[in-house]
Amino acid sequence: MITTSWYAIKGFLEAASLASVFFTLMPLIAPYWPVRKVPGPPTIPLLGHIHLLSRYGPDVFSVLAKQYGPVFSVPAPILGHPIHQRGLMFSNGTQWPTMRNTILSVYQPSHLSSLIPTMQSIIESATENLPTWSEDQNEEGEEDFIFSELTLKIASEVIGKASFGFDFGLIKKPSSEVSLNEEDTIAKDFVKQHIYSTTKLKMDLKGSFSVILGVICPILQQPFQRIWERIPGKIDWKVNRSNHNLSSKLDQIVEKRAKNKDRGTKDFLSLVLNARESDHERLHKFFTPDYVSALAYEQLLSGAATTSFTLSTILYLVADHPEVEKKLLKEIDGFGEHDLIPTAHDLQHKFPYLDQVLREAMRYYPTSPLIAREAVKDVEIGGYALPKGTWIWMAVGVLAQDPKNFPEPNKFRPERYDPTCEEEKQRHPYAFLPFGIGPRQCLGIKFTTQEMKLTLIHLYRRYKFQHSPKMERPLALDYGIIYNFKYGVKLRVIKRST
Ligand code: HEM
Repeated sequence: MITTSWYAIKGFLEAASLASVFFTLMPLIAPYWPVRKVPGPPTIPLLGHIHLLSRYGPDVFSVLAKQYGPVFSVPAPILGHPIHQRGLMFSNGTQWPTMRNTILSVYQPSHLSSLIPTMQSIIESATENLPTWSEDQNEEGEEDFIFSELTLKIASEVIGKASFGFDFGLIKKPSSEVSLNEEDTIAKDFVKQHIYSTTKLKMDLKGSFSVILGVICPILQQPFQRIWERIPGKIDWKVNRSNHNLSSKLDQIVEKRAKNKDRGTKDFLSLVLNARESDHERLHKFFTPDYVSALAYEQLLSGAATTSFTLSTILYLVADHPEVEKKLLKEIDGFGEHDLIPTAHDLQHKFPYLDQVLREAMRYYPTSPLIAREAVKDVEIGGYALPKGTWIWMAVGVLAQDPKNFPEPNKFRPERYDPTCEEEKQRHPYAFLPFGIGPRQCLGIKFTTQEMKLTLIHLYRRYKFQHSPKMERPLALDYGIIYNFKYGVKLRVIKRST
C-alpha cells in the first residue's frame, strides 16, 4: 500500500538529491534556459520558475512576511517535480495551519523544559569517553575524532527519545543496560534504514539517470523512474526498496504505539496519537495513521541533521578563534559547579555570549541556505509582479553575507550580535533568517536551541578542541536542501584541567 510516509520520505530524498544536482548543473544549464520576463517595473528575469529574490535585499522579505505571509505556501513541487503534497514539509498548506497548531504544544516551553533530563543524559553518555589528545603526545599516536559523526548520533538519539519515545541505540551503553524488546528492535532497524537512505542512497542518487533527467526535463522524470524502479540493481530500484522498508518499519512503530493505551504524553508520537483520539472530530479526520507516520518521521528529517551540522560548525569555528573560546569558557565556568545542570530559564538568560556564538555560527554556515515559497496567486512584491505559481527562493546564505547588514562578513565575530552594539541595532530585522520566516518558520527553534546549548555547555566544561591536521581548509561542504560536510569535522579533543 502506498502511504503518506512513503511519499514524505521519497519526497525528501528526491528533493535533496535534486537540489544537489541542481547546484551542480545550474551553471551549465543557465545559459540555455529560456528566460521569461515578468511584466511590471522593474522587470526581473525569471529563470524558468526559479527566482533568487535575495539579490534584491532583505526589503523584499519584509514585504513578503508583512503583507503576503498567508498567501505563500511551501512549494510542493521542487523544480517542478511532483512530490506528494501531504507530507508535512511538502504540505500544500490547506490542512497545515490546523496541524501546526495542534503539534505546537510539543514545542511549548513547559514541555521543552521537561525534556532537559532526557537530553542531558544522552549528551553525557555520548561524550563520556571521547578520545583525548595531549600536547606531549607524538603525531603518530594522535587521536583524530570526526566530531560531526558524534553530533549526528546525539541529535538523532534526542529526536528518537523526544519524538518517538525510543532509544535508537546509536550511543553505546554498557551491555548490562541493554535489553531489547520488540519495539526497540523495530526502532533500531528503522533508524539504520533512515541513516542509509539519507546518506549513502542520497549520494548515489546524484548518479541516477532519472534524477538528472528530472532537472533538465521534469516531465520525463516520473515515466523513466517507473521503468528504472523495476530493474534490480538500478539506483531507482534501490531507492524504491529502501523507501518501502523504511515506510513499513515506521508504520509498525505507529501501529504498536496506537494500540498502547498507556502511552503517556512524553513524546511527540504519543502526543499526536492522543490528539487524534481526543473528542475533536476534525483532528481525528486529519491525523490518519499515515499522516502520523509522516509527521513523526519529519521530526527526524528536519531536526537531526540540522542540529548536528550547526553543533559541529560551532566547535569547528570556536577551535579556530582562541579569543572567542576564552570568552565562552569564562561564561560557562562562571555559571557554577560543573555538575550543575542548567534549567530552561538558565539556558535562556544566563549564557548571553553562547547565544551570540550560536547566532554567528548559523550566519557563517547556515544549515538551510535556501528557503522556498510558492505564490498561490498573482502578487506584486516590492514593485515586482510575480505570477501565480512562481517559486520564490530566499537565499538565506546570500543574505547572511551582505556587508550592509554584516560588516566584514567573512569574519567570525559573535560580538556583532551584542544587543548594545551599533551593528546589531542597525541591522535589518529580516537580514538573519536561519530558521526561516513567517507562518512556516521552523517549529523546532526552542527545541534545538535548548539541545545545542546543553551540549555545548557540557562539552566545554570538560574539553577544549583543536583542528586536526587532517581537517581541510576551508571546510568542504556538500550542497543539498541542507548543507552537509563533505568529509566531516575532524577535531582533537583536549581534556580541561579545571
Ligand atoms: C539548527 C537547527 C535547525 C535549523 C537551522 C532549522 C531550520 C529550519 C528552516 C530554515 C525551516 C524552513 C522555514 C521556512 O520555510 O520559513 C525549518 C522548518 C521546520 N523545522 Fe527546523 N531547523 C532546525 C531544527 C529543527 C528541529 C530540532 C526540529 C524538530 C524537533 C525542527 C522542526 C521543523 C519543522 C517541523 C519545520 C516545518 C515547519 C512548517 O513547515 O510549518 N527543526 N527548519
